[in-house]
Amino acid sequence: MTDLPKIVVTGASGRMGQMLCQTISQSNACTLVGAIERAGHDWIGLDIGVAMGGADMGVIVSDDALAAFAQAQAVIDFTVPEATIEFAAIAAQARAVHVIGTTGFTDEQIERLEPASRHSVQVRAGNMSLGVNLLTKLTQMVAKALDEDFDIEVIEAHHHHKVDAPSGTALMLGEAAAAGRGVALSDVRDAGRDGMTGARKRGDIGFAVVRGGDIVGEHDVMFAAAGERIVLRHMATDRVIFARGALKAALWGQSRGPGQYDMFDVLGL
Ligand SMILES: NC(=O)c1ccc[n+]([C@@H]2O[C@H](COP(=O)([O-])OP(=O)(O)OC[C@H]3O[C@@H](n4cnc5c(N)ncnc54)[C@H](O)[C@@H]3O)[C@@H](O)[C@H]2O)c1
Ligand SMILES: O=C(O)C1=N[C@H](C(=O)O)CCC1
Repeated sequence: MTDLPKIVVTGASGRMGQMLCQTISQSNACTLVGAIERAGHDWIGLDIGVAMGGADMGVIVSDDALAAFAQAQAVIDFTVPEATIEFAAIAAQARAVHVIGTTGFTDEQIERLEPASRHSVQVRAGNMSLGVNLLTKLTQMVAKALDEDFDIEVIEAHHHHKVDAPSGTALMLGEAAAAGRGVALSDVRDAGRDGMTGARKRGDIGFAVVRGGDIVGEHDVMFAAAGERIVLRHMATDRVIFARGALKAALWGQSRGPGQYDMFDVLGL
C-alpha cells in the first residue's frame, strides 16, 4: 500500500475526466483511487482504463461519490455546476480537498459552494493552467496602467461541445480587467451583442465568443484605443495543461486549512 495522496476524479468519462485519469495514473506523486460518473452512465461498473480503450487501471467507475470520496484525500471535479455543488457537500463530509474546474456557475450557485468550504479545502478556478493565470495577472496590470481611452474586449474560442459562455477563463480575465480599473465587472460587462446595440459605452468590458471544431481554448484580451492596440493572448493546444494544474492544486491543498482558494494561491502569483 502507498502513502501517496489518493485522488478521485468525477465526470471520469468526460474530456477532462479522461485527461485527469491518464495524468494521475502516470504521476508518481499521487494515486487514482476512484472514478465517478452520473448514475445510469454506460461506463459504470467498467474499469476506467479499459473504458478509455487502454490497459486496466484497477479502478472501477462508480456513481457512489460518498464511498469513493471517503477513501480519498482529494477530489478533482470537472463536471457541471449542480453536480459540483453536491460533490462539494460530500467532499466536506469526507474532509477531502475539492478541486473545482467546472465552469458556468451562476452567482447563486457560487454562493452555494461556500458552506462546504468551512470543513474542506476548495480550490476553484475557471482555468487551472499556469499560462492563463499569468495572463490574468498581466491583464490586471495592463488595465490598471491604461485609462478608458482603451476599450477592453475579451475574445474567446472553444470547441463546439462547450455549453457555457462566456468561458470561465474569459470571465476570470474580465474580472481581472475590471479589478485593474477599480470597478465591478457586473457594472461594465457587455456580453451577447446582437442587432441594433447602439455604440459601445466608454468603460465597458466586452465579450465575444467563438464556438467551433476541436479548439481546446483560446483567449485574447484586447485594449483598443485610437491609433494603437495591445493584445494579450493565451492559446491552449492540449488539455493536459488543465489537468496538471488541477493535480498541483490537489497536492497543494493537502497542507492547507478549510477555506476557498484559487490558482493564484496555488501558484503563488
Ligand atoms: N478550469 C479549467 O481549467 C477547465 C478546463 C477545461 C474544462 N473546464 C470545465 O470543466 C467542465 C467539464 O468540461 P469537459 O469538456 O470535460 O466536459 P464533458 O461534457 O466532456 O464532461 C463532463 C462530465 O461530467 C459528467 N457528469 C455530469 N453530471 C454528473 C454527475 N452528476 N455526476 C458525475 N458526473 C457527471 C458527464 O457525464 C461528463 O462525463 C466544464 O464546465 C468546462 O468548462 C475547466
Ligand atoms: O473546454 C472547456 O470547456 C474549457 N473550459 C474552461 C473555460 O470555460 O474557460 C477552460 C478552457 C477549456
